[in-house]
Amino acid sequence: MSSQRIGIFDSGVGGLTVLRELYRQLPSESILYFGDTARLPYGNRRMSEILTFVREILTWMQQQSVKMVIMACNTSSALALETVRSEFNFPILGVILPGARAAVQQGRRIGVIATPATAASNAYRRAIHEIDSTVQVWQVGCPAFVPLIEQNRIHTPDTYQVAREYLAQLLEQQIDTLVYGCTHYPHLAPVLKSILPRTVRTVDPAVYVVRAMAQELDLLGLKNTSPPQPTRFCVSGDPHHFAQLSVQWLGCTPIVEQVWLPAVSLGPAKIESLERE
Ligand SMILES: N[C@H](CCC(=O)O)C(=O)O
Repeated sequence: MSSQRIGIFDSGVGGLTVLRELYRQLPSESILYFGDTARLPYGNRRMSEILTFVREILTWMQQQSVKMVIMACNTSSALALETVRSEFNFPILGVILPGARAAVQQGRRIGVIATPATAASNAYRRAIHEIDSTVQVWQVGCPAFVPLIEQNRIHTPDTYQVAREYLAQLLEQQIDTLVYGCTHYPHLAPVLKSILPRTVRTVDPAVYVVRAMAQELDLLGLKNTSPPQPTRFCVSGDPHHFAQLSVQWLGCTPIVEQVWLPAVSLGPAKIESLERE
């Protein structure tokens, strides 16, 4: 039993799709949400930058005494999870493996829409093929989506237009399953579903990472049994913008704090290895 918070983070409002699942599946947990809005989008950045950002966020979350963390960000899960997992003394879950497992259970021709960094990392293809190497996978980087969502331009003709272009590449391959390989994209579900044929099933990894977290909490005896505290929302950028944008998904205006992350000093060996990338 533990009343400590679960930490979840993303570059911006994408993590709210994971938060929604936490509310649904684990309603008695208290949550700390962090959006690195001063530095979004993450999806065009280099691995060394993402690693530094993730280390700063996790160091800050450790200072806030979280009991477990979900990287509610595919880009961080693809580029940084394996490296940072052993650096912290709390369990850290990423979204890619749970998403890949769910996709393999649903289809044999799998399309993944993701940020350019996640698509280029090949993380989904690798994870899917580790489970079943006979499944076919196509990954498409969608650089326009996150800025459109963060600017609250979801239901605009521009968004429909770019969505049609990105999905065309996958529909040509006759996919039967589409993975939302970026936590922002379930916010676009009405747009995407209006373009996809009914036969294509969608996978939202948020559902499955929260399921995995529920099991882990159980296993470690860390479930919260006392009444949960209100979610604490923190961002690195403008708290008002985040609050206004989030209302549509939260159903209420959140209280949002701006916080400053601790600078993480890297040892010489680490700097050297990052420079080699
Ligand atoms: N929502 C994040 C980050 C998107 C971005 O900032 O580019 C992801 O799942 O990849």
